[in-house]
Amino acid sequence: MSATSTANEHALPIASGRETAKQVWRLSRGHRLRLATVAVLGLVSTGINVIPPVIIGFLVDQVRAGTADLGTVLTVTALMVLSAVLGAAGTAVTIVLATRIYHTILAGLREQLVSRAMTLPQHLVERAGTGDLISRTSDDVTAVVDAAPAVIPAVTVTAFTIVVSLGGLAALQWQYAAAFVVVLPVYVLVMRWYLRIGPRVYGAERAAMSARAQQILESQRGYATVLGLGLTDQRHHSVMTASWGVAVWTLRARIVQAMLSIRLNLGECLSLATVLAVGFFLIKADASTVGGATAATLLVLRLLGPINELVFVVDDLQSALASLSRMIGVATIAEGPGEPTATVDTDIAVRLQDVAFAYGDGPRVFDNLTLDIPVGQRIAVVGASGAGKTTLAAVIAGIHLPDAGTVARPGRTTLITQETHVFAGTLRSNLTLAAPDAADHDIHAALEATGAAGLLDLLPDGLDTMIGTGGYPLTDAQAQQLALARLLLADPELAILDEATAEAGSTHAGLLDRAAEATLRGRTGLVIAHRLSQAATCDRIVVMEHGRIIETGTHDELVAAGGVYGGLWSAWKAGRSINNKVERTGS
Ligand SMILES: Nc1ncnc2c1ncn2[C@@H]1O[C@H](COP(=O)(O)OP(=O)(O)OP(=O)(O)O)[C@@H](O)[C@H]1O
Repeated sequence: MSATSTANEHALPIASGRETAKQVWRLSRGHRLRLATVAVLGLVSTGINVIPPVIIGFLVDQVRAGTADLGTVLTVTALMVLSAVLGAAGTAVTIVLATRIYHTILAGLREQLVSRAMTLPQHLVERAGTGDLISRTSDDVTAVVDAAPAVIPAVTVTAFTIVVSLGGLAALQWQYAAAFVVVLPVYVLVMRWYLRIGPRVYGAERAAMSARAQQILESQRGYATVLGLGLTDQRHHSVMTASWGVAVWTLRARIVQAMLSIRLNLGECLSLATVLAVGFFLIKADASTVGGATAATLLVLRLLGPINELVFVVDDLQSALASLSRMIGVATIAEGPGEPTATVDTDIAVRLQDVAFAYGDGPRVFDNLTLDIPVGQRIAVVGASGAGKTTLAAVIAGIHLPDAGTVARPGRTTLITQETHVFAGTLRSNLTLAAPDAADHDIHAALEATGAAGLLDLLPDGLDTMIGTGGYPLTDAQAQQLALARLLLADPELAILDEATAEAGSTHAGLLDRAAEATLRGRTGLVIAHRLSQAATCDRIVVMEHGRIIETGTHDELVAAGGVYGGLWSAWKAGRSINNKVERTGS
């Protein structure tokens, strides 16, 4: 996808004008017949709107010739009323239909945007700043939706009015049409000036909004750190600077708008003066009647309204287009070369071949890492802190893309980490997030399997109890059980548990281990094991050290080999017996 760069070199891509037009055209598939209908209806309606100026001109000539009687006036009046009613009704229907098509196309784009945003590799989002993505899925969508009421009528009415009015002027006398065509370049120059300045200013305004969103988000997320380190003033200053950036660019945008008004007034004066002058000379040369000149002037006046309106909403249009290209930029991010592919070998669930990965410009966490996980096997990854276990899990899950090598994994892969989020909503909605069609008995079974069935007795409204922010508070262990039950309902082919049960206190450890065990049953599993007791139950254990796989085998094989795992196991057993003794003494 062609994309233009922005101030932040890592910002998510922005679609070029061509790419935006191509995508919109693609999204309009299925609506093209309706678009053609709108075009025909629009032309007919604006065509009807040309009638009043022409018949006023006719009336002027009749009055001047002294042939106008009451009948003429009544006929002209009736015709004007009829054409006004029909023209207005037709224009209204055109605008409604155009708006509906616009919103349908927009809904398609929004869907595409959200689904791509949800599957974007985390490294892309992190490098660009989460604020960038949030701003595109919120501010930009709002800008595009809010532009509809002003932009759609202006664009549709102006386009049709220019075509039809120029035809009407030419029908009266070609010189009238020529007079207006001569002035049109003034508008073209105004537009060009505006298009040169507008996108830059609006793009900068949006970028400033993204930066502000990022600053606010970081201040909120890191609130505890900010307080702990006494950084309140510094964060406040950062948010203020970012907000000031928005204010400055918003002000610049309004100044550009004011300068636009001045240029438009000039264009209006020129248009009217030119058509009146042409009318004057045509009448003098007996080439036009006063009625003809009146009709031409009224037609030009009628044209000026929509043109001014269009130029005035060009800023909304620009703003919407800037947002649209940012939305399309995200929606059409192609799957990167390093993104995981589906495994082709039916016996192998996960295949890592010569995989290398580094965080940004940092040192490689691993290099040339190769690993196969057969279908249905449960693998435990163990190793000292910093060995690269979490990174490996994230690379297999597709959250981080490898810098080299390939990753193949099943299409339905789920990763659960220690940080499980409880969404604000009912317990049911939290559980069925990844399995919207799950019936209540499936939900009960999942809760039962993960040892969380008792939770239902505690909750006042059972599955309909509100949990998450502002709702019934869940303990960390309950949140973790919920995440495991959610995974069971999602029923993935590959489940990755990254120390998903690590933080549980000793009372909950066994419970969560059993929940994890139930979750992994009957599917391929990868467990980043914190407790070696969990690793011991897996089919195979992979021991990592400094990003390398140094040992692999079953628990018994590795213990018998007396290598690194053997040592870890002895230390773990000794630590556990000491802990048990301490607990017994304490109790
Ligand atoms: N977001 C990050 N940015 C930069 N470096 C990172 C990031 N996360 C991890 N690392 C580094 O990558 C290396 C591997 O870390 P990783 O978390 O994968 O190890 P781990 O074996 O899971 O450790 P732990 O058991 O402590 O979670 C470490 O050197 C770590 O400092």
